[in-house]
Amino acid sequence: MLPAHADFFAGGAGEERTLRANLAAYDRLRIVPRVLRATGDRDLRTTLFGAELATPVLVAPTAFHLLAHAGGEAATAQGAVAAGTLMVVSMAATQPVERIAEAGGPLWFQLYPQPDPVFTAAVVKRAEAAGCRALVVTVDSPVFGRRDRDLRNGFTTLPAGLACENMRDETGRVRSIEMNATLGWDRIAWLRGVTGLPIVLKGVLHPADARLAVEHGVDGLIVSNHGGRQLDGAIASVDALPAVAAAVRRRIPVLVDGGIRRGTDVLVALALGAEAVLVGRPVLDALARGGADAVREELERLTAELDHAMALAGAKRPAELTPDLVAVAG
Ligand SMILES: Cc1cc2nc3c(=O)[nH]c(=O)nc-3n(C[C@H](O)[C@H](O)[C@H](O)COP(=O)(O)O)c2cc1C
Ligand SMILES: CCCCCCCCCCC(=O)C(=O)O
Repeated sequence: MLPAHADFFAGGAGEERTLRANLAAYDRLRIVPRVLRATGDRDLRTTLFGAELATPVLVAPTAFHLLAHAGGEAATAQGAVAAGTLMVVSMAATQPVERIAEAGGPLWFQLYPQPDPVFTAAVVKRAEAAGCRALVVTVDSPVFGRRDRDLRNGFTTLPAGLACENMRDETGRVRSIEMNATLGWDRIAWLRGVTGLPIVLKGVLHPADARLAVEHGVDGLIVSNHGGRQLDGAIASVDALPAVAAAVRRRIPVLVDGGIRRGTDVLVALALGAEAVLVGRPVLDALARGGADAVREELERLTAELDHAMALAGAKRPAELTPDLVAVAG
């Protein structure tokens, strides 16, 4: 992979404080295991919006998979399906959603609502028609993050032949993805009128926004700081999770992403109130290393580690993971 592309995948915004904080937060949190819980075999099955998954570890939406591997997003989706989970297709995918959907498993579609509502609605309808089962609306990006590595590398365009294939309009032209600083809650209500799919907001960190999301009829939340790629200095996502979960009070599913690298991290996130987690860079690294098979192996590794950690912590099912199982290291 070209160094500039590797930097795009690995990097974060500014000083990369939030990127590091996402990882450091899991280093600080310790598991307080229960004993004599007779868990037997663990049961990691997780149901989200009607899709039964083998694991609570999902694939986060990430851009430009053809920069990582010739199989592109379709290979990532194949790996996710083989691991019994689902992938969230990025609006910045480099293959058409219809091609990615050929993998056959459940997919969700991630949307940056565009200033042009007619085009935005057309993208949503296209994702629906391709079989996507939920719409993940990214709300942490009113403007694009300042990513110092990309600025240094001058990474501003995709190589010839690659494009955001789901940004093609009815004339066949590929539109640029525009970040949209005019978005407000009214646009979520508007989206509700466009689609019957569950709407999941990605990028919520403040409990007041979580409460507003529930009041606006949103169906799910992803606690996320975009993997440290947007607001540098933002709170680590797992540190924001308990307050968001408390505000939501189980009325809608809460998911979390950012910095999850081991099954024990998944356990901590589930214990602090997440129903599932998403992983970004670990999947991209696997894709670059070995395509669909490596993506499957990576997701299976995280799931096997979670299973093992649950046995040692005394939990048979994710629902048995509760906040009392987590302590902050002294
Ligand atoms: C290379 C890259 C591209 C990303 N592209 C998108 C995107 O298109 N849409 C989006 O909502 N989030 C995007 N994200 C953020 C991820 O969905 C996710 O929030 C983040 O990667 C989680 O952190 P992790 O990489 O530590 O697992 C991207 C992240 C990376 C690393
Ligand atoms: C090739 C130059 C970059 C053009 C930006 C398009 C938007 C992609 C957004 C992907 C994303 O969310 C991310 O974190 O990166």
